[in-house]
Amino acid sequence: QGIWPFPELHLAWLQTAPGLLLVTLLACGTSLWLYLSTADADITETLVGRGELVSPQPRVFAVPCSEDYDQHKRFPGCTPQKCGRAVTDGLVSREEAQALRRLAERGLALAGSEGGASILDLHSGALSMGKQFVNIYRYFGDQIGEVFTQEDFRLYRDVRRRIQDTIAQTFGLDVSLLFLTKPTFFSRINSTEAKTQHDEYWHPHIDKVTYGSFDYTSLLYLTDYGTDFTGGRFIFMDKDGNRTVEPRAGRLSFFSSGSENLHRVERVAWGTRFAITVSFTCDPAHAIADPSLAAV
Ligand SMILES: O=C(O)CCC(=O)C(=O)O
Ligand SMILES: [Fe+2]
Repeated sequence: QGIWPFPELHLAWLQTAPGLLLVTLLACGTSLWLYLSTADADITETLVGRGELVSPQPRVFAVPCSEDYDQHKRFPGCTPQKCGRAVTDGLVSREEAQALRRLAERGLALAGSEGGASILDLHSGALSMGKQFVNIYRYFGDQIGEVFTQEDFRLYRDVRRRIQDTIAQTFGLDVSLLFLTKPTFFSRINSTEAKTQHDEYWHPHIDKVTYGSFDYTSLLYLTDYGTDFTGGRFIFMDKDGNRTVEPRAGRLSFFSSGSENLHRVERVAWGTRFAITVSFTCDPAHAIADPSLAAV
């Protein structure tokens, strides 16, 4: 008498040849299903893999511009005329990425989404909390000065300036005509089931359509694909197939924000993925300021 509740069922048949075959098939089928349900099988090309180091110059992939920019006011010297994507590992060090990740961890520890995707926006103060958002500057008041240091904000501002310079250089823009815009935010993604639409980060989208003011999007990764998390690759969805960028701490990926760069994030299967979306506009009416602790 064990815990098996059906004494009349004997498992001896499993040790026969057809039984072993069936068990093997079931095991293979389960593994295949697990693999297919967590990984995207439709990757046609990896633009930059996790083990590569692209430095000092960005690796640039040109893409013809979409017509999206025609539907908006044009700003000569800034509005994309050359479109494309680029990746560099030479702009932000692993140590800086680590410091930014710690900053995000401390901020997100104050609350966080119930589902798998949380954001922290130091500009507006928006922080995921349960199924909603709070304003950290209002909600936590002076205590915020105990969570973030002046040094955190200095690093954040410095990194965003370097990103802006690199985008201007790569796309041949006048850097003074390019402005930081909203939303610019930290994201933390894990494999927890989505509880609201805000947690559904994996949908294909066009940043210029989703966010309106974006002309150039940049993504600074703060953790490593493959060791800190699995899944979570960035995927450009081109007509002739998918092209991916594998996140790596300190890796900057940037691209023109129109429909020439339709993209999505593969679902995170395991672990935690940290990134910052840093967005830029050519329209000074949509410019936002750097965050600072002095404003608290
Ligand atoms: O985190 C990423 O790799 C992409 C995020 C994204 O697509 C966005 O913030 O619009
Ligand atoms: Fe996006």
